[in-house]
Amino acid sequence: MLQNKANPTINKSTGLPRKRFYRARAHSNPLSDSHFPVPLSPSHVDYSLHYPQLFPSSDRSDGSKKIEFADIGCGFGGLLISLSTLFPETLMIGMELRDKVTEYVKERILGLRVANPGQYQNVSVVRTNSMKYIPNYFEKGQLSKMFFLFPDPHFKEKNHRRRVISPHLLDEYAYVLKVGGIIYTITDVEELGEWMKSCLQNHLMFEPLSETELDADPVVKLLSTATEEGQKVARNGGQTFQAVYRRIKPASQENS
Ligand SMILES: C[S@@+](CC[C@H](N)C(=O)[O-])C[C@H]1O[C@@H](n2cnc3c(N)ncnc32)[C@H](O)[C@@H]1O
Repeated sequence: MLQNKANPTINKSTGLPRKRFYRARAHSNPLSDSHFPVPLSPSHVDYSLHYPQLFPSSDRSDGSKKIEFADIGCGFGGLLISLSTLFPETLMIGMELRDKVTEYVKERILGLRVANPGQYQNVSVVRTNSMKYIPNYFEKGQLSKMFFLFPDPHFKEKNHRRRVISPHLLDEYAYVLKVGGIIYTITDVEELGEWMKSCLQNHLMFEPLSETELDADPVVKLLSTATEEGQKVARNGGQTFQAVYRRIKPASQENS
């Protein structure tokens, strides 16, 4: 375990996992998996049983407080780590398809908790296919923030259906986001940036944040550099394209 000095996967001085032991294929096909157990739908979940597993050291692990932030395709977890201390009272979860990468994030969070008692209690990660199971994890209107940072681009047109932002998936995200909740997206692939922006722009339940709102939001400042992918893009001097949209109640539903 983390404290075991003989464990070569853990950096002895920092207590954090060494990334080279958690390498995984760069891309997975999110449409071809058949090996995930189907999570229970929220209406059947006993939060008092599940939350202690996700947030074992949190004083809110009894399920009385629900997860509010979801980082979709969280990769090695850099954003979650930054958000965890920026929003210490908010429960947040990373959803990641690749098993070794998920294990890395679990070990990373655990190592940080051990090194900084009292911190990082509010963050967790699950291995899952978010494209299939988002509505099984969250209730209607549960989330206040969803993150899609540097998602896999799936360049070929025939593979666009593997993208984590699409008109159909936005219906699901609109369902689990509360009115006023925010979707943050960023990529270094211009065509994907345009795709995500146009999906959001054309969806009835989302509107863009104004420049003033973007400037005032501390989370926006994290988007380009908090994650491992973002840091790689920044090191290489790459350009980034972001789209940040708010979940709204469409005018047609104003009175309902
Ligand atoms: C290019 S990486 C970016 C990771 C991280 N957001 C970052 O900025 O460093 C995209 C990540 O999304 C994950 N992913 C792709 N499709 C997914 C899905 N359907 N459900 C969960 N994770 C997924 C991949 O395994 C990969 O770790």
